[in-house]
Amino acid sequence: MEYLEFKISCKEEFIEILIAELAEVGFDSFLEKEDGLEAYIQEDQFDRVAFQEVLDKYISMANISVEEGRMEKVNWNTEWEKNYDPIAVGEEVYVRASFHAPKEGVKHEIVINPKMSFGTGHHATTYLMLTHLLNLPHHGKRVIDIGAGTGILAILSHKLGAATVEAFDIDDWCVDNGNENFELNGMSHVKMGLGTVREVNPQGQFDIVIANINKNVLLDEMEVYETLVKPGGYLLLSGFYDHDVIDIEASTASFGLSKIDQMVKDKWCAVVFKKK
Ligand SMILES: C[S@@+](CC[C@H](N)C(=O)[O-])C[C@H]1O[C@@H](n2cnc3c(N)ncnc32)[C@H](O)[C@@H]1O
Repeated sequence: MEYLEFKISCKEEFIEILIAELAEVGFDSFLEKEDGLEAYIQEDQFDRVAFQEVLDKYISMANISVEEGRMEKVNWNTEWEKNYDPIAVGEEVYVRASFHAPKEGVKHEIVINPKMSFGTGHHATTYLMLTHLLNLPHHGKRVIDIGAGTGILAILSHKLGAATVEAFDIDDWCVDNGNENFELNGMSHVKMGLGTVREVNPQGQFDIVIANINKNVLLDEMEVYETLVKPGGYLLLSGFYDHDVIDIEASTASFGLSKIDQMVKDKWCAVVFKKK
């Protein structure tokens, strides 16, 4: 799989919004830098017009300049070692890579070697979803993670005592990486699947349904998520801004899902719904 690499210099306050908008047009990995970001996309997913439209929206206000390259074979561990620090989520969760030293006394240590996949806890949406998961009853429950990325959310559910965890993603790079991370976290019995929720067609209903993707995908797939949640179960959604929560909530209204919790970080939002 060939990747294109874009080194984008911009004003610091535009980094988050550029990441969000580039993710919408297919970019799947980002490294934040002091003077901008690096963004990566599989060559066969790249739509130059859509990319340029995103840049054009911000080019003058954000003072953007772009350098384009193609990925050579990269040692991702070395790259991530340079760019990825361990992160604590509250008092109980500590996310680190296998090249970091373990931390004593942490209740839930998660080992993630992210490579090209999204999901280390550094992005606000992942952080918020991890925090919501900590507040939900897991023991003996059935959990599904849609758009699992590195598998980080599925891994926390497993560590919190879920009886079964299923996970899938549309990106085959994430699937490989997720499976690697499942092994690192004692979950080699779980295999990440490839595809959208309609393609994977999960069987039965779940106590906890997780989807941290983006607003458009969530709105499109909401009718499927709803059928996957057991009565009395939970639907956790993120990947949208706090000003979009109104649209997300409206799309769930006819399904007997009520919002019971909402958290915001860096303008990103994560919501928990409960099914009647
Ligand atoms: C924002 S990342 C979240 C990753 C991880 N769950 C986390 O919370 O950090 C979204 C992930 O969803 C995947 N994705 C995008 N559209 C999808 C779809 N329709 N179905 C399944 N996965 C999708 C992307 O490949 C990406 O890995």
